[in-house]
Amino acid sequence: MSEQVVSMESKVKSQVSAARPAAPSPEALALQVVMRLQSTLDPEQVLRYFLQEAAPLVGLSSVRLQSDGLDTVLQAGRSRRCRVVQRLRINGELLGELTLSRARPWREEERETLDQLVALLVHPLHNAVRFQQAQAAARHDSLTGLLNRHALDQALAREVSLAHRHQHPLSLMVVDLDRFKQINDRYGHRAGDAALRRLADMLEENCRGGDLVFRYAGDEFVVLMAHTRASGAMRSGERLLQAVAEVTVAMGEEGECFDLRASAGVAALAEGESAEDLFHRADLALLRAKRYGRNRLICD
Ligand SMILES: Nc1nc2c(ncn2[C@@H]2O[C@H](COP(=O)(O)OP(=O)(O)OP(=O)(O)O)[C@@H](O)[C@H]2O)c(=O)[nH]1
Repeated sequence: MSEQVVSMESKVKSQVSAARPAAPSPEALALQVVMRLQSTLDPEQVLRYFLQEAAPLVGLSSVRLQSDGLDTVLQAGRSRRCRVVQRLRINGELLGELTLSRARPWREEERETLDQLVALLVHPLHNAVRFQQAQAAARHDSLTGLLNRHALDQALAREVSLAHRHQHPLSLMVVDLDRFKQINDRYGHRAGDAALRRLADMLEENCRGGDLVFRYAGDEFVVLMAHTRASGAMRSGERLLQAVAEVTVAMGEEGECFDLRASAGVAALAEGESAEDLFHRADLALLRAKRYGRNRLICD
């Protein structure tokens, strides 16, 4: 941080004094900017703070970040005509592309000040993007990319509470591959992993926009269906099991194939029921489906 602070040179000083007659020294100002940018680990908030600090110094109207590390493009402020695009790098790694805009064309000395300000932004923004990525990774299953059990616990508690408060229907389906252990034992774990990924894709393709799909554990998956009664959840489950039964996965050098099959249990939220009890009922329905011969769907 001290290098960045020292790098805020006389150009900042003259512009600061023009913009704010009683402004602090450039070093103090740089320190203030860095401390503000470092006070949050939300990338969007970092951009907002940056805009607030840079607006009085260089008339900045907007700042936008496009980064492969983030799901969405982040923006603070309103885009204007005169844009500057900067590729942000940190230790040789590309963090993203920053677009800075304002209404008036940029003069050379203002561009220099802007560059110095952007240099103060890079590290706090990098920390915030990495933190956001770590948080997302903690909520996802690395094999299938689906939300994981930790995310399910949070989503289920939230959806149950919303459904009770607004008296909306809510259904939950637990899906489990049939005789999955045999796939692993016969064709190896790579084939097993491929089968799990295939089922994950099918679950996502099969569900509606508002449904949430999770990998709960091993070969067990959960679909949380807000605003859905048991009848709707059953229709969705039947479609899914039928689609799964049509899948043949080719494996091995001899092109051996195996058929996928799955079983599922469905339960709809009862009045006053807890998240744990709803899950338990759907899980018991799944156990019954297994006991009655697999490749079937049972509603509690
Ligand atoms: N390839 C692979 N296998 C896994 C993974 N996680 C769990 N498993 C395996 O999943 C299998 C689950 O076996 P079981 O619980 O007996 O279930 P099943 O063979 O599908 O039997 P039923 O559900 O009764 O039809 C075990 O062999 C686990 O080792 C994973 O990430 N990848």
